[in-house]
Amino acid sequence: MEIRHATHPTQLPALDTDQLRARFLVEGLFAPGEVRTVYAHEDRVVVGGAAPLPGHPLALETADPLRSSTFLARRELAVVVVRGSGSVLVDGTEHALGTRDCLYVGQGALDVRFAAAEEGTHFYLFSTPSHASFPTAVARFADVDALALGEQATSNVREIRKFVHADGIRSSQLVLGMTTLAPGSVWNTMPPHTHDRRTEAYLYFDLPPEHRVVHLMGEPHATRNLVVRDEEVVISPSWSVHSGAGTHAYSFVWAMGGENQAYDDVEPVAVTDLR
Ligand SMILES: O=C(O)C(=O)C[C@H](O)C(=O)CO
Ligand SMILES: [Zn+2]
Repeated sequence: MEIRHATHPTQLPALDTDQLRARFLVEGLFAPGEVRTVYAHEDRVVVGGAAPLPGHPLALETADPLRSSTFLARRELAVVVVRGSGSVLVDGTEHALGTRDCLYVGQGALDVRFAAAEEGTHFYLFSTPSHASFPTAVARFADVDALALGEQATSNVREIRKFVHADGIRSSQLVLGMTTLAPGSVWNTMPPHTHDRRTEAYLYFDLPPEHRVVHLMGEPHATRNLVVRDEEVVISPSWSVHSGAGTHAYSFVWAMGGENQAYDDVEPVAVTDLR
């Protein structure tokens, strides 16, 4: 488990490109036959990737930084299949998942295993601290209502689906959903926002290998950018905008942890105030 320490916004101007990427961009999460995790001190969120080989399930092991006998002793978890299909076994119960389906696993589950039904299956993991146990539940991409947002004139036609939230799968603090850009649209989250009470992580996926997303981060008056590849994560502290433009359409899993679960508790930023 890799550790990322928290960053004060006044530190940002002094960071060069490599230092900025080392703090906020997570690369190489999906390695065949491995579970990889990164612990960010911002709201203590953990992002991870599990890439089991067919016939060789992988267990979610605890890690020394958690100081707990199981990964979920004091945490909750959401799993999204971003490539392929497979199943997640939670204390012996199998949950079959297709591409873009989501499984929520509540605090206290003892044994979590990821099994691939096909070559190249990738499970994205997002976990937050939890102080109450909620039932394990599945949200299927096809069954979740899509909220249509954006316009062709501003190149941001997209659909937002909320999987784990106050009116969907219940959790202690974790909130998670997925946004899918229409072909020809490139911008997400523009106009942007910050949310002082939550940290957010974006996992970009379904981006062809020869394309990139230019992700804007930083305080609204002093933005920086990260050039992001397919299946990489950007961690956004509460003070940071999080918005991107791709050289191609893409999808992303957005996930948050923090003080509240109110999706619309945001500080909107006018495009004209960005610098
Ligand atoms: O495209 C968008 O706009 C988003 O998906 C925004 C995210 O849902 C978000 O940032 C939630 O805080
Ligand atoms: Zn946000």
